[in-house]
Amino acid sequence: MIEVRELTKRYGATTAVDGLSFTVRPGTVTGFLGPNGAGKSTMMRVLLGLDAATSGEALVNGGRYTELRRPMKTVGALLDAGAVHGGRRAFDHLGWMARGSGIPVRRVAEVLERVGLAGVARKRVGGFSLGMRQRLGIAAALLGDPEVLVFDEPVNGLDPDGVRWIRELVRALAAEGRTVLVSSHLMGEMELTADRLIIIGRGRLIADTSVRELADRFRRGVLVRTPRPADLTAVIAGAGGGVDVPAGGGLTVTGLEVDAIGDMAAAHGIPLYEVTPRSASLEEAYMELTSGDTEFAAENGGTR
Ligand SMILES: Nc1ncnc2c1ncn2[C@@H]1O[C@H](COP(=O)(O)OP(=O)(O)OP(=O)(O)O)[C@@H](O)[C@H]1O
Repeated sequence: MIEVRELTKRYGATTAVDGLSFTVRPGTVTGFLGPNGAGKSTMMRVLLGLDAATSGEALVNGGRYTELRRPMKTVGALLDAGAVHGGRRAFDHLGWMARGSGIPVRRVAEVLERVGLAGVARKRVGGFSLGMRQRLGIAAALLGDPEVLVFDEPVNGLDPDGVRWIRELVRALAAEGRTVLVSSHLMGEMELTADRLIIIGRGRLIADTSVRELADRFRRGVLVRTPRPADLTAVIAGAGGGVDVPAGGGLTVTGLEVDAIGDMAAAHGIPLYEVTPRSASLEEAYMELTSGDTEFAAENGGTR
């Protein structure tokens, strides 16, 4: 479990994290989303004891990172995959980390196997592709078999195979009952990976929601197709619903749920060929939520 409580982090005049509070629970993948400069990396650095909070706190399994007795066995993190000495071999790099943390060296072979690097365990890291470095960073995070995992932008720069691999891995880690927090500035990726979303902008919480609730919140009515649109429009209007005629055909009903529309049509003997709830895409929802919170917003001719 990760608990962030009233966390604020200032760098001089810049407030990177501003009174942020949320909880990340085990058994789910939680996406940590926000535009560039929103404060995601800063929160993660404070959580991992790499930076001190100005006020408030970020706890892993109830304690501050710096107070954890066996940090690598409690929380594993992927922050910067480039940070490995290129002359080192993959196995030796992880072996060195394991020994420094009282983790049996046999664990190294296990994690290399899990991330698909067993075949290059004796190769120097300098020759690794970005995707391989990313896998090595994840192997390091998994070394202590931690309950909590924190990945900062793990899919950045990866090809589609690498992206899919990361997605499946984080889902598997959550299914094992671990707490998994994954940051990204791309909603498209989180939509496929996360169960819950923490969305921040300018260091503040914008939304703490399930992916499903967010889709519901940005519901755009119900698309209905019927061979008797005029009759259905009259029935819906009589029940206080709104009806629009969208460009693609059919009717868009607002103010009434799918079940109510179906029941009313049945009661009046009006056949329905389609009844589909419509949502804005999560990407649109995310853009709407974070507009005004981007650090380097493009000039848009004053539409806001
Ligand atoms: N060490 C630092 N010194 C001064 N300002 C910093 C420092 N680290 C971060 N900041 C500032 O704090 C704000 C939040 O940055 P942070 O890197 O946490 O955002 P982020 O959400 O991770 O963004 P990105 O997606 O671009 O990585 C930014 O305005 C950034 O310029």
